[in-house]
Amino acid sequence: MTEFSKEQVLQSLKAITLPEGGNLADSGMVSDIFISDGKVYFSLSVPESRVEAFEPVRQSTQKHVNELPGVTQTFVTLTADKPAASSSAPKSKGSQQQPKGEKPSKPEIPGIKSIIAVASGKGGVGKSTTSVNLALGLAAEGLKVGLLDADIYGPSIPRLFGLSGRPLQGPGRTILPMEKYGLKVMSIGFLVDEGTAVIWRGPMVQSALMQMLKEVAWGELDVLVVDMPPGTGDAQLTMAQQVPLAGSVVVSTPQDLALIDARKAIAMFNKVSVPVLGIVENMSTFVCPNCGTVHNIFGHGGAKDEAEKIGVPFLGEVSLAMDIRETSDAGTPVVAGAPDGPHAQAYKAIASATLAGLKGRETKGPAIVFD
Ligand SMILES: Nc1ncnc2c1ncn2[C@@H]1O[C@H](COP(=O)(O)OP(=O)(O)OP(=O)(O)O)[C@@H](O)[C@H]1O
Repeated sequence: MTEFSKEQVLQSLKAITLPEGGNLADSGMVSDIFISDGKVYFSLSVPESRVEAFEPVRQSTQKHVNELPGVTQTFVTLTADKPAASSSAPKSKGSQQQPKGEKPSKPEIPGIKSIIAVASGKGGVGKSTTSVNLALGLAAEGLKVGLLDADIYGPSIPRLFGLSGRPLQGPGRTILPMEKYGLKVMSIGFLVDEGTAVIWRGPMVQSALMQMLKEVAWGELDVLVVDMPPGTGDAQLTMAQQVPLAGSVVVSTPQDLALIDARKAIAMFNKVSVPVLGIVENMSTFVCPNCGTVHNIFGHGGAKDEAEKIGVPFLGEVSLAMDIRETSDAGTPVVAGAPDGPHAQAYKAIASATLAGLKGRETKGPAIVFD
């Protein structure tokens, strides 16, 4: 078990001197320190204008803690102390306007061309299943694809890929992603024991996510698909705001309730000026495995109608099918296990539509968003 305590880690930070004098331990910048399995996670809260100046402090802090006896890995991130949705600007119409051609101020992740978030307004609609099969569909288009499971509260990618164990350490204290079905895969589920993640606090969640983006040796990727936590709360909003997203995909079932939630997810991305590439309707119809009859048990077409109404692209639909569930549960997503079957075709069509949306955005520049 761990032979060092939070207090020891904090005390050791007295050795880190700040640019303006004083030491880090007494600065009040250090968040709660979280220790799991020899790994240490914490963030340093700095004024937004000082983020760049504090990067060397972050690096030396990380190195310093890494050298403490018993520490196997350290994750230190900088968090700019700024509430999720622009606290100073009034939330009036047009307050999130982003001038055409101006890049979002979020730093890009070197080597990763585009990051796409897969989100849902509520849990259990098939967001993770969609993320996995979308990522595989993009890889089938010949792209270099990574998959990041940011569903800190319930990471399911390890199960969906049949992956377990700890990732290996890469050069320069980076973490090597796992690889399966041609994808590079990283999940918080690989780093902490099952059940640990649920006790994480907000800043820790952000730290872990940013570490997984920046300190995993992703290499060159055309697309990184991020499986977001379900819902539209503060954690999701902050993630959508902090990660340099090229676009988002919102998954919904056709039921009214899920569509209301999907609308909330779309509003969330609009708020932080992330383009919504489109909606996926999951469990759109039920195809009876015995007789092949198609049943519209959830009121098929709801998401498509909704997408048209709110002017968001409709990326496609996926049936409720036992083989999608069974293959996922067995660690072989349907696009990998039955790439020529009807469900894989549906996911591949969604991947093509997503890619087309992404390319359209690239050439047009960021959208001007009014919320
Ligand atoms: N099209 C589908 N047909 C049949 N089963 C599906 C389909 N999509 C997802 N499922 C199943 O529904 C369950 C929930 O799916 P999944 O974990 O992808 O949802 P989620 O939205 O990511 O959930 P959570 O928000 O709880 O993480 C899983 O058992 C999955 O296998």
